[in-house]
Amino acid sequence: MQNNTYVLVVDSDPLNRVVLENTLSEDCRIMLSDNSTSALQLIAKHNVDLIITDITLVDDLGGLFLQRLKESPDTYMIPVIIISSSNAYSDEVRGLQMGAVDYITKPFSPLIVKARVKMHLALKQKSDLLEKLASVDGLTELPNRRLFDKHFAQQWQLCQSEKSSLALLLVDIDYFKEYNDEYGYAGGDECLVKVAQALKLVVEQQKGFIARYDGVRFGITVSGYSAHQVEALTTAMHDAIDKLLLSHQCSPICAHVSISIGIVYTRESFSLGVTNCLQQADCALVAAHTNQERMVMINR
Ligand SMILES: Nc1nc2c(ncn2[C@@H]2O[C@H](COP(=O)(O)OP(=O)(O)OP(=O)(O)O)[C@@H](O)[C@H]2O)c(=O)[nH]1
Repeated sequence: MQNNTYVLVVDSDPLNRVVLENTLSEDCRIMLSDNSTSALQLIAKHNVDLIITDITLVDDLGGLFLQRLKESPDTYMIPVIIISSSNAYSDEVRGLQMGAVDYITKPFSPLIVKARVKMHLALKQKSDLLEKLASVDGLTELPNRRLFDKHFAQQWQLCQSEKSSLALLLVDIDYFKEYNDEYGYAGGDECLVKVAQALKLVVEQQKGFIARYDGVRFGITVSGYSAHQVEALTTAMHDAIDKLLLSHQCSPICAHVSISIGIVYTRESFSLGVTNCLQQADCALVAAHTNQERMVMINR
């Protein structure tokens, strides 16, 4: 276990908090809380790897705490160990059914708690790694389509509820089939990585999110931007690709590798839905490419 592993102990009994802190502090960093409200605040602020809670499941507060953790996409992966004074079989079953990974009864043996925490932290590390591998594109190391879809759906809901603007950009590398034919598939891969890195730099400077959408297309989202700011972002993206000066002898439109961008800019009118928005961005991209415009934006 590493010292940058954080365990949150939520226990109303000060003595139990001290015992748990002393038991675990050799192996990981400990945060303490005596109630579920302050625990949720700590979880929102810090990267918590595991939670140990005594919150009794017979009262609604404990159940609600666990339910909120398991319902949120940000916290559902955090393993929760319940340490309870109730040794009733039904409470243990309920706790595990609600998503706790383990149930320990009081009085507890510090050595057993230590061993179980160590085991669950090791499992968490493995599941974090799997989650990362399942979300990253192997070639460009950008988030993959799976993560993009998840992120875009979340952003859509957030911007809708906060009445904020959301721009979806689809970016395609022009005439890439011809690029592969001319420079070989390995040369194409190299080009794809360079374009991905250049776009990532620009997009992340602007606090946007970029992923490899499919093939040689990238999906980008930025929220809270004016249409003018989105336009400025596309100019910066084109400039970044132009600066790479990647020769493309077979492109009918440019001596260097170039990109086309299709955009759907949504402001308050979110009735379109995520799937239709992606389809419209695709249409905008096709129009940009066909008409040899550097970008086409659909305003909604
Ligand atoms: N090297 C390489 N090529 C890829 C990869 N993924 C997709 N491609 C190729 O990228 C090309 C993309 O083709 P399209 O986007 O359909 O067409 P295009 O040639 O870019 O033409 P336009 O869309 O008209 O600009 C195809 O030939 C794919 O085989 C990859 O990971 N590496």
